[in-house]
Amino acid sequence: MPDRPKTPLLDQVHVPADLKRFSDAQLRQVADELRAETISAVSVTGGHLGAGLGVVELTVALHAVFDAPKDKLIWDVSHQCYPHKIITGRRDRIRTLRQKDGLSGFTKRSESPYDPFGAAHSSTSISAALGFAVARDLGGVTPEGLGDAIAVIGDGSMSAGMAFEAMNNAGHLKKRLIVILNDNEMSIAPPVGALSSYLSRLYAGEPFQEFKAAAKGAVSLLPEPFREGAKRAKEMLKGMAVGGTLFEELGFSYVGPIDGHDMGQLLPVLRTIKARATGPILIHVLTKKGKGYAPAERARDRGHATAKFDVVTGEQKKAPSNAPSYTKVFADALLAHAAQDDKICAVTAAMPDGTGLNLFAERYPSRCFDVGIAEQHGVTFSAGLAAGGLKPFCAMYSTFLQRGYDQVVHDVAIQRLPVRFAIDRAGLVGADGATHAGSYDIAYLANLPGMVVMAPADEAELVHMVATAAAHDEGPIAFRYPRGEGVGVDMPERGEVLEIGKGRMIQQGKRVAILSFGTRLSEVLTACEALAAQGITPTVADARFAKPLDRDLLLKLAADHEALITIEEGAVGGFGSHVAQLLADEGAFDHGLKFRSMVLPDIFVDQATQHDMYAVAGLNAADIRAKVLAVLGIAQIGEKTA
Ligand SMILES: Cc1ncc(C[n+]2csc(CCOP(=O)(O)OP(=O)(O)O)c2C)c(N)n1
Ligand SMILES: CC(=O)[C@@H](O)[C@H](O)COP(=O)(O)O
Ligand SMILES: [Mg+2]
Repeated sequence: MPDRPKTPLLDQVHVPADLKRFSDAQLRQVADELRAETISAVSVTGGHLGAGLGVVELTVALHAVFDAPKDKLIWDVSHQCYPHKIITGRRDRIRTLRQKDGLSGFTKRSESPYDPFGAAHSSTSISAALGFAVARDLGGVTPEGLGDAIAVIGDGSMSAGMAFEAMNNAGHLKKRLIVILNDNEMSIAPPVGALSSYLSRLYAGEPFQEFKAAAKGAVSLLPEPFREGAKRAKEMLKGMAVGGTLFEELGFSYVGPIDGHDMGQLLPVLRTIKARATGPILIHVLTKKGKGYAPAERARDRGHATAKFDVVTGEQKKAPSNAPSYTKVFADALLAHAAQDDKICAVTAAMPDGTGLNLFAERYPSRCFDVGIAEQHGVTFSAGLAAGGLKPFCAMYSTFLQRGYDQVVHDVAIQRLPVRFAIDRAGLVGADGATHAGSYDIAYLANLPGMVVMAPADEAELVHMVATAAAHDEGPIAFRYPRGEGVGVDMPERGEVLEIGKGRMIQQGKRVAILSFGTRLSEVLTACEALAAQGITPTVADARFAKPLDRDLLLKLAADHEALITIEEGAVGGFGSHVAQLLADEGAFDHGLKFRSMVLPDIFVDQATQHDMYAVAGLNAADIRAKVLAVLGIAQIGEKTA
C-alpha cells in the first residue's frame, strides 16, 4: 500500500464545523494536508486530480467561513470536489472514488447532505444556487435549513450560455447570492473564446491585492486591509475602456481578482462578504489547476484526469492497449476524408482531445472549431456551416449532446441540414458513472424525421460509417461509438460508403435470431460460442442502422425464426422500440413471433468498470445467452424460463 501522508490537523476534521476551531495559520496547514491527502487518494483510484488541487485552499476557506450543510455550496461540474468530500465526512471512503459501490467522482445528493446539488455536466451551479437563494427567501424548507447559496464555477464552465442565463436572472432578482469564479485559465484544454480573453484582461499586469472592487459599492464589502488597494483599483478602472466589469453590468458586485491559494486573502474576503453581502456578488479567484503537484502542474492538461499513478514520479499506470480506441479510429478516418475534401470541417465543444479532434486541429487549424463548453451553439453553428455549403462533423459525447437537443431538432433536423454527428462515449462509460452515460441518443435521434442513425459493431465498421457520413449530403446523419478500445479487427485501407438503411448478416442459424445494433455484437458472438456447446446456433445480424431500419432484413429474420432478440447500448425507446414498431405494423407478431429487446435498464447505473456496468444492465454475453435460452424455453440449471 502506498505511504499515506501525515495529516495531524486534517485527522481532526470529520465535518466542516471542526475547521472553526482552527486559527488561520492552522487552516493553512489543513490545506497543505488536504492537498497531500487528495494526491494520495487519487494516486490509487485515478480520476480528476488537477481541478481539485486548484481549489484546496478555496475549499478549506469556504468550509471554515460558511456553515454547510445549511449554507449550500454548489460545485460546478464538481470534478473538483474530492477535497470537499474529504472534509465533509467521506475521508474514510475516499479511496473508493469512481469505483463500483464507492464514492461518486462528482457531488451527489444521495451521497451526503454536504452535496446539496449533484453535477457533472457543466455550468449549472449558478442556476441551482439561485434556486436555493430564492427558496430561502420564500420560506422553502430543507432538512438542513437554508442559508447562503454559493456557486463555485470555473472559467471554462463560465463560457456556457446557461451560466449567463443564470447571471442575467440573478442580476434581476437581486437576491443575496455568492458566485465564485474559479479562474485557472484552463478548461480541459486551454480555454478558448472571447470571454477567456476578457477574464485575462481583468487582471493582466496587476498585483492581486489591487482589487477591482465594484464601482457600485463592493469596496464596502472588502475587509479593511484591502480597501485602500480596492479604491485605487476603482480609480484605475474608471480610466479603463471597460468602465466596469461585465459582471457588474449584469447586476453583480464584483470583487477580485484575489489569489485563490492565499488564505490570507481568501479568509478575510469570504468573512467580510458573509457579514455584509446583500445582493448577488461575484468573487473572482485566480488559481492554478494542478497546484502543488509538480507532475500535474507540468502536464498539458494540468492533471485534469489521470489514471492511477506513482506519487513520487507522477508516472501513470495505464493498461497496455490491444486495439486503437474508437476515438482515434474516428479521428484518423476523418483526417483521411478531410485530405480529399476541403469542405469537411469539425466542431468540438471544449473536448478536442476527448473527441480526437485535436489531431484535426493540428492538421487543419482553419477548419476545426473549438467553441468552448457550448453544445447548443456548437450544434447550431454546425447547422450554419452546413447551410453555408460546408460538411461539418459535429463531434460530441453522447451525454453532452443532450444539452443541444433542441438545436438538433429545430436547427438541424427540421431544416434537413447535412450535419454529421460523431457521437463519442455512446453507452455506459465506466468511472464517470450515470451522469456521463450515453444512454439516450438512439432514442432522441431515431425519432426525428429524416435523421440517419448508425452504430458500428467494431472499429472497422466505424471507418465505413465515417465514409458514409462524409458522403451523405441529403440531410443529418449520426454515428455513435463507445468509450475505449475497439475489438482488434483488421482495418480497411479506406472506408466504404454503406448503403443507407441496410444491415448485414453475420451468421446464419436457426430458431432464434439476434439483431445487434452497435458494439454489443462481440458479446453476442461470445454468447453464441457458449450456446454452440449446447447445440444452439442463433442467426446473428448487424443492423448498422437504427434509422432507417432495414425492413427487408427484419421481415426475413421474423419470418425465418421463432424468436427475435434485439440488443443495443441504449435506453428503451431506441433501436429495439423502432424494430418492434415496424414488426407490429407489418403484422409480424400476428403469427406468434417471440420478440425480446435487450436495452439499458430503467435505472441510472452507478459507476464501475464498463464491463461491470453492463453486467448490472444485463447486456453482457452471459445475459444474452440466458435470454436466448429463456426465449426458447430451455431452462438453465437452477433457473426458471422467462
Ligand atoms: C456540458 C458539458 N460539456 C463538457 C463537459 C466536459 N468538461 C468537464 S470539465 C470541463 C472543463 C471545465 O473547465 P473549468 O470550468 O474551467 O474547470 P477546471 O477544470 O479548469 O477547474 C469540461 C469541458 C462537461 N462536464 N459538461
Ligand atoms: C468531468 C468531465 O466531464 C470530463 O473530464 C470527463 O470525465 C471526460 O471523460 P473521458 O475520460 O471519457 O474523456
Ligand atoms: Mg478552468
